Amino acid sequence: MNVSEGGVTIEVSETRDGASEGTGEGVFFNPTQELNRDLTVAVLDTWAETERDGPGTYLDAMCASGVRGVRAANAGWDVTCTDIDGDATDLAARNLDRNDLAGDTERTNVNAHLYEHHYDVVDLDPFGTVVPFLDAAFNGASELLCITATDTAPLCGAHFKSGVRKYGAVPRNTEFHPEMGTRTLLSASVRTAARYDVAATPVFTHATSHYVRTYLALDSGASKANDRIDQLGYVDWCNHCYWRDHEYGLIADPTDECPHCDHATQTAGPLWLGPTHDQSFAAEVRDRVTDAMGEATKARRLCNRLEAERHDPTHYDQHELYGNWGESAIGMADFLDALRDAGHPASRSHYGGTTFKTPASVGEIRDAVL
Ligand SMILES: C[S@@+](CC[C@H](N)C(=O)[O-])C[C@H]1O[C@@H](n2cnc3c(N)ncnc32)[C@H](O)[C@@H]1O
Ligand SMILES: [Zn+2]
Repeated sequence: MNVSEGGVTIEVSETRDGASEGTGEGVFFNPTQELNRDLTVAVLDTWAETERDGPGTYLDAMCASGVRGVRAANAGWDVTCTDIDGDATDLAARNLDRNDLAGDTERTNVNAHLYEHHYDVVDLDPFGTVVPFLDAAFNGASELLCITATDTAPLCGAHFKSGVRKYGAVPRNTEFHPEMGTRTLLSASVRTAARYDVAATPVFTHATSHYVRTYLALDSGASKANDRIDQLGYVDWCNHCYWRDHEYGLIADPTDECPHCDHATQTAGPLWLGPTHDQSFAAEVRDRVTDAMGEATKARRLCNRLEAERHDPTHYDQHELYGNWGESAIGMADFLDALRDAGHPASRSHYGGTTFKTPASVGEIRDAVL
């Protein structure tokens, strides 16, 4: 069957959603990732215009149907599509041809490929964890590394032991789980990059439905890599009252007892505690979302949210807090006004419709809004 999105038409053998990835016979194609792909093109356009003099080389490392590579080629990038599955690279080649676009395709294990080839931008989109591909990717990518991670259960601590094994960190299953997953992924990525004296800086990141998508700007240099390591640390969290605090450093110094309600706390980390996105970059991305994109409305809304989102290392969910207090939630606008009127900076966050960020403690929030 043929699928059209973002100005290209591609042949796909079947459509599968994220939950069924890794299963089935044909080459994988997930129509629900269109938002992810629309934003990829907008990020690539932004990168080409603000960080370099036009498009460069782009590796669609796990190309499957080649849809990402085809869309990147359509945006002017010099594209290579690789996949370990020859049916996938054959399909990607046909899909480039059918859109009259140039591009290389190669059946290969991308881990081997990335030690012998370099690209300005590398895009990783594996089934399951991205960890087995990170070392090679930081060797083969020179400017930007794009990662889609769909293994959200290990990342956010719902599959605790798997998360510990894969990410070399302790993720906790909190009520801000999409951000826990995001910061666990970023922690492992930043630490892997630093091993090669590469500083990885997230410029655009979103946790959407069942995946985390991040774009890491890459800089060479030991001291810059040290600066990124300095942005790792730990989050202490109380599952009774949702109090939380964070501390920078690789040596944990946990607060055992919640200062707000005296219950035992849990500690997660090392997590990335720095910004997960650059607000002005998010605005540039929004301005490059085009009406030809099928998910333009959602993409622009997400960028607007990111442009305004504060960088506190964790978010709260207003409904979770009110539920915990045994009170009825109020409208988000009124809620944020009450918080700001009490002197606490606050923003919405992209993690959910009732989520917000503030440096205020859970006690200060309660005093401000009840
Ligand atoms: C989730 S799919 C990619 C989807 C595609 N990027 C898209 O946007 O539709 C994962 C792909 O990774 C490929 N793959 C798995 N291990 C690989 C490896 N070591 N090297 C290259 N490709 C690999 C699989 O064959 C599969 O086609
Ligand atoms: Zn507590």
